[in-house]
Amino acid sequence: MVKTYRHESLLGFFKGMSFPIASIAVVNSVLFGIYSNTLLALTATSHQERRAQPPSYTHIFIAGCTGGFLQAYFLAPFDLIKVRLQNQTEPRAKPGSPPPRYRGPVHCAASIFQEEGPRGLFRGAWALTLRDTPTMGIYFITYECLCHQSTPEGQNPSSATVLVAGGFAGITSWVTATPLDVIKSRMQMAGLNQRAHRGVLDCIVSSARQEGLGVFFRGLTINSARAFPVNAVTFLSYEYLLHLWQ
Ligand SMILES: CN(C)C(=N)NCCC[C@H](N)C(=O)O
Repeated sequence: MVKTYRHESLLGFFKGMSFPIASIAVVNSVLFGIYSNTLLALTATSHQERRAQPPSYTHIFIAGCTGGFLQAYFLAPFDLIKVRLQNQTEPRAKPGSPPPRYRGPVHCAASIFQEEGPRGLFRGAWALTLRDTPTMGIYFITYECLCHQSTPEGQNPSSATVLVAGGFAGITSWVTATPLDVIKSRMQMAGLNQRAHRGVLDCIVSSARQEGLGVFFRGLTINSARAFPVNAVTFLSYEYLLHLWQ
């Protein structure tokens, strides 16, 4: 934090923020929409009926994985642009200094498209899919399990329960996702560094060889600290909106 502040001032902490904000509504509606509809197809019970007839954890896991798998393709280009902008760590432009490589998210998207082709926008998408498919299953299982344990039979969970269960679901999924998150970010940066990885496995092996196993847990603390409030609010909004519209 100190380094970022010294190098790039307060603005450095908000780098690459506009694209995630633009994408988060789309990505979360794809995720929660697919999760809910897969569960409906598997159990033939609506969201309201699920309190009285809770689905099995296997069904919750399958529905979560399906949501994670499909949302990864919506997320991939937005996530790539965020990673590229966040890794652009030149100090703030001073008069006479060369301009940064990417002037903003739209310029970044256009440059990747021109320099790396349309497929370049999906760089790292495979690693992202591998990261999100199982961890979204874990995400929804943790949430449903914690809600189930702290709510009397047949009742809706309280707001406090939803916040705590959502927060812990976020932490659990990020703890399990961080190793592949590291690999995904490296693959997304590879197009820029001219450092080609032959694939996900090659990136895993070369990262472990060069930097040791600790490399797979980089960013774990900050990911987990971020995950609690973000996912507490995500699940509270989800439950509240479903309640409002049903
Ligand atoms: C890769 N992982 C761990 C997840 N996608 N986990 C679920 C949380 C997703 C949420 N939008 C967030 O950004 O925390």
